[in-house]
Amino acid sequence: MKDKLLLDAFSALSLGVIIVDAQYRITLWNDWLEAHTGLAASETLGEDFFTVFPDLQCHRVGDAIRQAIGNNLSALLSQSLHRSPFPLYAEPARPAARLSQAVTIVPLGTAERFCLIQIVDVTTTVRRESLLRDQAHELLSQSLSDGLTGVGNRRYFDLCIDREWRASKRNNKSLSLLLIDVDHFKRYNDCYGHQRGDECLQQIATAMRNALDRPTDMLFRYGGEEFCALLPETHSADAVEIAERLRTSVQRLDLPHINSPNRIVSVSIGVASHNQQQHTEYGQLIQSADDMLYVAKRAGRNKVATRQPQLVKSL
Ligand SMILES: Nc1nc2c(ncn2[C@@H]2O[C@H](COP(=O)(O)OP(=O)(O)OP(=O)(O)O)[C@@H](O)[C@H]2O)c(=O)[nH]1
Repeated sequence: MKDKLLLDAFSALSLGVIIVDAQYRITLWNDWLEAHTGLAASETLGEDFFTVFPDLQCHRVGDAIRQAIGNNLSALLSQSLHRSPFPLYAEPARPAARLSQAVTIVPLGTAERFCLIQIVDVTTTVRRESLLRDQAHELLSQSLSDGLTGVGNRRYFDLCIDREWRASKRNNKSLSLLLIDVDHFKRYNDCYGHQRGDECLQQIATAMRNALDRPTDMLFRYGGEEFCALLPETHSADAVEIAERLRTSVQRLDLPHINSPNRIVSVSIGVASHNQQQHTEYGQLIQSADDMLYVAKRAGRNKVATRQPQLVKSL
């Protein structure tokens, strides 16, 4: 009566239960396994475990079973490393993706050693975790990117400059910053309307992003019609070259701006570089770039300006 009750309980469990003996013969196989492998107990009882599951012979599951029987050791197989060791399906008649599984392997008995294998279906949990991870990733990237242009936003810039500043100090490497401002953009909006102004900012951002070719170089919208580029491990001369590339990428868009002296949309760029001891905090680097942006504007716009050496470049 007690044995019958126990077997009924094994059958009713919503997890897979297998017991193998010291010769690796299957001595218990519950209904849940039949439902998810398509193999009935009558086909597996008394069979060699590794004949039923040949792929598990050289798998962590096989090792764990041998350890349980040979050395009385338990094992919990990590879901992230061994997601679906057993060929288990929601509907074995129409096998699609394997169920995600959490597998526990425990030695049983003393004089005669057995091994209990428990398999829990964690597909829903794994799917939910992956969905939550994707959503968290999406939310994070939304909260760090600018909605209009898709480049990093001001918040992301604040995080990145702090991180890159520390890295440049730690590794004794240079760090350059470009502050980029669209020329006469108020007039552009006044002439073509705010909607066209938005489209213009999008085109400028795309052009400049494409002009940055090092994966570590980053472009941000600093605010309004102002962008900035953070260039790790880049010294002054290279930064000026990159700034020139950004300036010409906008010029090449050839976007008409009839209320600008050049008749096309252009940007002015201030360049500042930190090499070892020049600045004590990154606020000073931003201030230097801003000062140079002012110089570029004063020099007639559509220009790149930097302090070292005194330089204003333009078309
Ligand atoms: N369409 C659009 N315009 C913006 C946006 N953000 C800021 N602006 C406009 O950009 C203009 C910036 O004007 P100013 O700061 O006077 O500078 P400017 O006209 O570009 O002149 P200079 O910088 O001296 O060349 C303002 O008219 C803002 O309204 C935006 O997201 N979309």
